[in-house]
Amino acid sequence: MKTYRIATIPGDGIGKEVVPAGQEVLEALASASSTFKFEFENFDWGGDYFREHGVMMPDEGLNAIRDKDAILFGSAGDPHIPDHVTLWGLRLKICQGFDQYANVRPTRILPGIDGPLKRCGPDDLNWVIVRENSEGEYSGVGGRVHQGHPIEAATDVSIMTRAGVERIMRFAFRLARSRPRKLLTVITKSNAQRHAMVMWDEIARQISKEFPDVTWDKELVDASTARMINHPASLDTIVATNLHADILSDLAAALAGSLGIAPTGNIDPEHRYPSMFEPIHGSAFDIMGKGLANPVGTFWSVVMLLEHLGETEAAQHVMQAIEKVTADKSLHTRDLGGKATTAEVTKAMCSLVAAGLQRKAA
Ligand SMILES: NC(=O)c1ccc[n+]([C@@H]2O[C@H](COP(=O)([O-])OP(=O)(O)OC[C@H]3O[C@@H](n4cnc5c(N)ncnc54)[C@H](O)[C@@H]3O)[C@@H](O)[C@H]2O)c1
Ligand SMILES: O=C(O)C[C@@H](O)C(=O)O
Ligand SMILES: [K+]
Ligand SMILES: [Mn+2]
Repeated sequence: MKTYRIATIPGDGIGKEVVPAGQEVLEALASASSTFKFEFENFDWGGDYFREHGVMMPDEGLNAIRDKDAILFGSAGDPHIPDHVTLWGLRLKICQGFDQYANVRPTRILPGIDGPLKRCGPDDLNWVIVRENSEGEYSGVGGRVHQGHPIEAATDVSIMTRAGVERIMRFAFRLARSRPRKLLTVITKSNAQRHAMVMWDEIARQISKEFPDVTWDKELVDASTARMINHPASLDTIVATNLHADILSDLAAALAGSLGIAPTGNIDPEHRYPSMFEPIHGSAFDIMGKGLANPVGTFWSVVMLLEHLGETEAAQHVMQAIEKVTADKSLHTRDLGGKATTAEVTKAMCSLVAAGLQRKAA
């Protein structure tokens, strides 16, 4: 029996509701499996930890999770602490500390979900956005001078490195090649940003030569928002910078029905460090503590976690259970127009996951 060591970091807001829900699903899965189990360790990092210790996670915190097989994360963001303090102190500290440079964000319209686009059938929207997750607009380089004076100035410098762009392009082309349509769209803004984004485009062209079987095109980020809405079926795999992909992936999730269903993996493709899985949404201050959070984005992140561990069959089981849950409108949370609570969806999900595996074993 294999044991996977998983760190759970709920963080803040609805992260504290959806991560325990995700853990319950993994436990239901393990209780029905004869080949693997999980050993969870929970870390209480986030806003409450900050109030007590003055930091979102301990300075040496990465060492406590370095040996885990994977991390299940909720959200960093507290209504009483500045957003840049919470984000940099927790999510970015882990993503950048473990060089999880590929952020993978699949989106599709799940069964039973009514997307907002009237001309978009369920098969027309099936995308994976690859977000550069280690540099660019999130390099953290910059500063402020003359603070509080009329001549105050501030900079956030976007840094792109050739190595950083090459590795994310290679990852995106490889992912595109693994999908049936073998289609990649490279998002850019090289008309306005005339240095780094021009290099980004040049490197895309260079790496494309290694993947002659992948069809690729280039789209300016502003135009790509219109294309996502008007011609969703023309897209498949998409690669974009850290900030562009952050924005496009919230749009993608909304077009697929809700921010609450979209998953992500912060992946170290070289497996030097643990990878981290989380829903793409944040702390959702407006609904936290009310049992209204849609846990589906976390369940789908659990699927990505299982895939990363190599538990392909288990991942498929969990995905099938998710599709059964979304197909049943009585299990839709408020963001999907329903009345179900986080706990109700989780309970239904756990019975489906356990039942599915038992049938398989019988
Ligand atoms: N990965 C992360 O840690 C992460 C991601 C996004 C935002 N944040 C942080 O979270 C805080 C709030 O950010 P925001 O309001 O821009 O984005 P958000 O994703 O928290 O919420 C945006 C809207 O979507 C709704 N929503 C999000 N997830 C939902 C779910 N699972 N079920 C139902 N509704 C859901 C919210 O209620 C809200 O109306 C900020 O501090 C931000 O920095 C953190
Ligand atoms: O951009 C971030 O890192 C925070 C959040 O918006 C996310 O998508 O993870
Ligand atoms: K999150
Ligand atoms: Mn985001």
